[in-house]
Amino acid sequence: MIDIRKVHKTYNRGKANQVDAVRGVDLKIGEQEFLVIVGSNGSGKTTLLNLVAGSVLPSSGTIHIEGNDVTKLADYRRSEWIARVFQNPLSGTAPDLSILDNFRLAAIRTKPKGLSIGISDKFKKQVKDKISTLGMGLENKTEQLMGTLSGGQRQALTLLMSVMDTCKILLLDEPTAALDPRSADIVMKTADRLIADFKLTAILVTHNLKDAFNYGNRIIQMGEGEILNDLKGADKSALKQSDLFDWFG
Ligand SMILES: Nc1ncnc2c1ncn2[C@@H]1O[C@H](COP(=O)(O)OP(=O)(O)OP(=O)(O)O)[C@@H](O)[C@H]1O
Repeated sequence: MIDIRKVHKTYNRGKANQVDAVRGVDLKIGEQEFLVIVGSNGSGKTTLLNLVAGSVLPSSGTIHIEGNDVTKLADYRRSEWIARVFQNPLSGTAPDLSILDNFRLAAIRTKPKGLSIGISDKFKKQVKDKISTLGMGLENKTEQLMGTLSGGQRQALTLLMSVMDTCKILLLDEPTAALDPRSADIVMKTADRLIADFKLTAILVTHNLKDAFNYGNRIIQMGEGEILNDLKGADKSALKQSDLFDWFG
């Protein structure tokens, strides 16, 4: 699904503040794999996620998605495959539009320019049904402006919107870092359910070792731009929470 080959990313090459953020990473992520990335601050996790998203381009190496060479493709040209949820709940939604209008925009994200989707009763019902699965009582507030909701409510809705369209890859960049524990729990459970329901390939960057332990079917640890540990399937399931803490020992 995603094939990262010998990828390096150097920021500020040749300057005093040069940083080798990602150093020769080789990583193949299979279809429907849910990969969790952990690692200490500055270890290159977000850079690796940005390289997959296309918001950062590699200094060398190649990236393929479903066999297509996307190494030099900008992020907006990868949107047919990729949806992304950021740490900041404000970044995924339009605050001055209603919940319903935000969902309408999400539904036409990758459609040809000029195509419009009116808000039919059928569309409204679809959106309400989806929102009711969150168990946050937001299905009766679809006319409310997105900007008036809490961070947790917005983040949960951002997740739902990200799968309104035909994306295959979901990138989650510390999606719960700014949330209280209850909202964080709802957002992670929603992400997990959507990833399974829509058979998505997913990458989660997190500092929360409990989430890293509970979610995903593969985990890698990054350190100084390299992959230090990589456990899949049964090996990930056999991992104990204390082992994970030991990685950071
Ligand atoms: N745009 C940039 N320009 C210059 N240096 C950068 C840039 N983005 C990241 N870096 C540097 O690259 C290194 C890796 O950063 P990155 O954000 O990928 O790490 P991270 O593991 O996600 O860190 P954190 O856990 O703190 O979010 C760091 O030394 C960082 O300062």
